[in-house]
Parts: sequence; structure tokens; C-alpha cells
Amino acid sequence: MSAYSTVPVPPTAIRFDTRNLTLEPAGPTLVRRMSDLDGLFADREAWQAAIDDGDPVVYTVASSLVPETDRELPQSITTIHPGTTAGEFWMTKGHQHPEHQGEIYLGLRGTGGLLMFDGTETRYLEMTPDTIGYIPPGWAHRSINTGDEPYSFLAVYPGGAGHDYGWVLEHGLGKRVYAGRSGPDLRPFGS
Ligand SMILES: O=P(O)(O)OC[C@H]1O[C@](O)(CO)[C@@H](O)[C@@H]1O
Repeated sequence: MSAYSTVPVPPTAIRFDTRNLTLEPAGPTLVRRMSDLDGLFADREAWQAAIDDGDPVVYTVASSLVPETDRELPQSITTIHPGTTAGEFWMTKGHQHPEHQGEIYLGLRGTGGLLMFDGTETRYLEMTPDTIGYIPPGWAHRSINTGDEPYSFLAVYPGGAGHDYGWVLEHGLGKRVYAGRSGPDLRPFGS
């Protein structure tokens, strides 16, 4: 038997409840409030006002029991609540994987966007239920709820990839996504 086949999770059936959008056996659930998104929305005053007004939950990430460790393949369901901050759609913090590795997202419910940036080029994918968004190695990524109901998607990613949030704070993601008259309005990051 390979040394890798014994740690840390044995072959396991993970139940994906498509109605309640849960994974069982469940791992930790991460809750990100507005105050966790410091420095990410263009309008800092509007961001602070939302915190003062109750610090709403912007998104949750519910993981299965597979851990974020090297060679493992964790899964999680992210749900971003609908909302805007000074017109900018609510979104995940966004990160780069320090160990450049790919990742897939499967749209489950609601409508969203997958914004990717490689340091030069920006790509934006519309995400609806049954769309698989592919994030190639080396592309920082952020998800955005572009609808008026919660947007949920399943992520599957290499457990050793890591999350670099500083890179996104420093470089942005090339664009910002605002609520336009007829859908998402992508504006240059620095505008
Ligand atoms: O790490 P962030 O940018 O807060 O966003 C969370 C997202 O990242 C992941 O943890 C994995 O890339 C997803 O499960 C989740 O959608």
C-alpha cells in the first residue's frame, strides 16, 4: 500500500445534498462578514457604513471533511448573499494560490461571475447552475453574486495550493464588477 493511501481521509462517500446545498460528512464552515473584506470595495465609506449598520454576512464557505493539506482534494460550497456596496456587487475576497495550481467551480444556484487575473490580463466568466468555471494555475480569482438571490457554487481544489490574499490587495483583479442597467458592468480596477 502506498504511504499516501492511508492519510488522512480514507476512501469516503461524501453526500451532496442538492436541496440544502450541504456536504456530509461536513468540515468547517467559514463565515465572512463585511468587516472581513477590508480594502476590497472601491468605496471605503460605503463599506464602513455597511459594517456600522450591522456588519452583514457577505458569504459562507461550507467544506467537506477533506482537509486543506498537500495532495488532498478538498471541496466546499460557497454561498454569496445578494447585495451591493456603492453599486459594487458583493463578492469573495479573492486570492491567488501561492503554489500555482488549477481549480474548478460548478455553479449550483443563482447567478454569478468568476473574475480571474494573471497580473496582466483579466477574464470574466458568467456562472449559472451547471456551468463549470475552470481557473488555470497562476490566475488569481474572485466570485461575485450578480443576481438578487444567493449565488452558490461547488469548488474543488488542490489542498496544498494555499490562499494568498495580499497579492489581490496589492494587484487587484484587473476589474471591478458593478450592477449595471442590464447586467454586470465591468470597470477598470483603478477607476
Ligand atoms: O478564499 P476567499 O477568497 O475568501 O473565497 C473563498 C473561496 O475560495 C475557496 O476556498 C477555494 O478557492 C472556495 O471554496 C471559496 O469559494
